[in-house]
Amino acid sequence: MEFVIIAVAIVVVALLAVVGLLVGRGRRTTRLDDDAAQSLGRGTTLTRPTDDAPPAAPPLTVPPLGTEDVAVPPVDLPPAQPEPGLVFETPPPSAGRLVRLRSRLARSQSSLGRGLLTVLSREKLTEDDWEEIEETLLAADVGVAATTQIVQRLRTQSLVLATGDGPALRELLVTELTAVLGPDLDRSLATDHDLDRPAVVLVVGVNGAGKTTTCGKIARVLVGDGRSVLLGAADTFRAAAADQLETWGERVGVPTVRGAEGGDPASVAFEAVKTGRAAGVDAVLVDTAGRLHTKSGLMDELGKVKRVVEKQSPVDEVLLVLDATTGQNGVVQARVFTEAVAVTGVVLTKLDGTAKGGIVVSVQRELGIPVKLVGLGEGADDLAPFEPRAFAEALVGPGV
Ligand SMILES: Nc1nc2c(ncn2[C@@H]2O[C@H](COP(=O)(O)OP(=O)(O)OP(=O)(O)O)[C@@H](O)[C@H]2O)c(=O)[nH]1
Repeated sequence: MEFVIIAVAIVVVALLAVVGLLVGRGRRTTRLDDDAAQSLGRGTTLTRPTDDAPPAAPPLTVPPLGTEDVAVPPVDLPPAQPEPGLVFETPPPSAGRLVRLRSRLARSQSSLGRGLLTVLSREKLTEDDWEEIEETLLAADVGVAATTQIVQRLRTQSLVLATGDGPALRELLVTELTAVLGPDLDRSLATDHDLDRPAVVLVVGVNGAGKTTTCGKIARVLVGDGRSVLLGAADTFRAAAADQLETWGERVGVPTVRGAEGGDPASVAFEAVKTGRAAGVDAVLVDTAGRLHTKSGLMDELGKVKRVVEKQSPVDEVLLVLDATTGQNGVVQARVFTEAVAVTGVVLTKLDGTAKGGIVVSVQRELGIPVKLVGLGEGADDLAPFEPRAFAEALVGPGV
């Protein structure tokens, strides 16, 4: 009997132990959830996967740099996939774009052209009139040296013109503005030439200048001109920037190489150029993160991106994107960027949003770098090659 009682007691103790263990486990799980809930406020992500949660997408990463390995096996690059139900767009070719966008430019700059023509057509120009002309040019950010040149030449030439001759005065003004816009500068893009490898373009500038948009627009211009393109999203600071670039590419069937958020931008740029070479595309456009020209560490990083890419291929073009609405500060930015990387051309964006179209003159004069493209709106095809004469025509407008 005693034996039976001891056996029953052992079974009861064992059962209690098992129940205790199970209850304890359940509590730990609950505490984990509580911790997770609390930790959300502290920015930690401690979540329990549920059966119905979609599997996490594998991170898109670019493998570590293998800069010594520059042999490029050929790859067959699949075009970017458009969103379901969408077909690739066929952008218009670049030729004649500035003429098509002229009305937009003329609208934003009308005060400059109209102001100058109104004064010039006065019966007899006094010193005050010439001062007014000077002020109008300076207010449009043409810069002191170019303003002086324009005014001097206008003074000499207007003497031989009969005042009131509107069309002749207009022509005179267009000619003088064209002269200060550097009509002889080489504004061709590296992507215009046929190379036996992809033309490599690096797009740089401060935050929000319009780099990603410009990359997307250039890709469209090239596709419209029948060229094959690959995009490199070396802006690894902002995942949204890479998404934005990829979307631009998807619309016209251009693939994008991107890296993990916070990854090494030089590595992504290198990989993009390597992939582009292997696929035999005509151009690789590399978008970089916006950086303040005052942060030397970020400027050094830009130099590194270029040097690393150069282990794979020469960089044919470094385009500095400047927001025209920032006025003379754009010139200051540009100077610092040119010290970090050899800038070969300027893209002046948002000219549709400022009356200071003369900034084109200041940028070119002070930096000796040609403005190659101008952004005239947020629309996909609102980017045009810069043509001095067409630009001057738009600045002056149709005449008074
Ligand atoms: N009106 C106008 N807006 C423009 C033009 N170019 C770009 N933008 C706008 O400027 C804003 C910034 O453009 P992004 O391309 O994102 O600039 P970003 O330099 O890549 O920015 P970060 O990556 O943050 O440095 C967007 O809203 C664009 O639509 C232009 O020519 N005209």
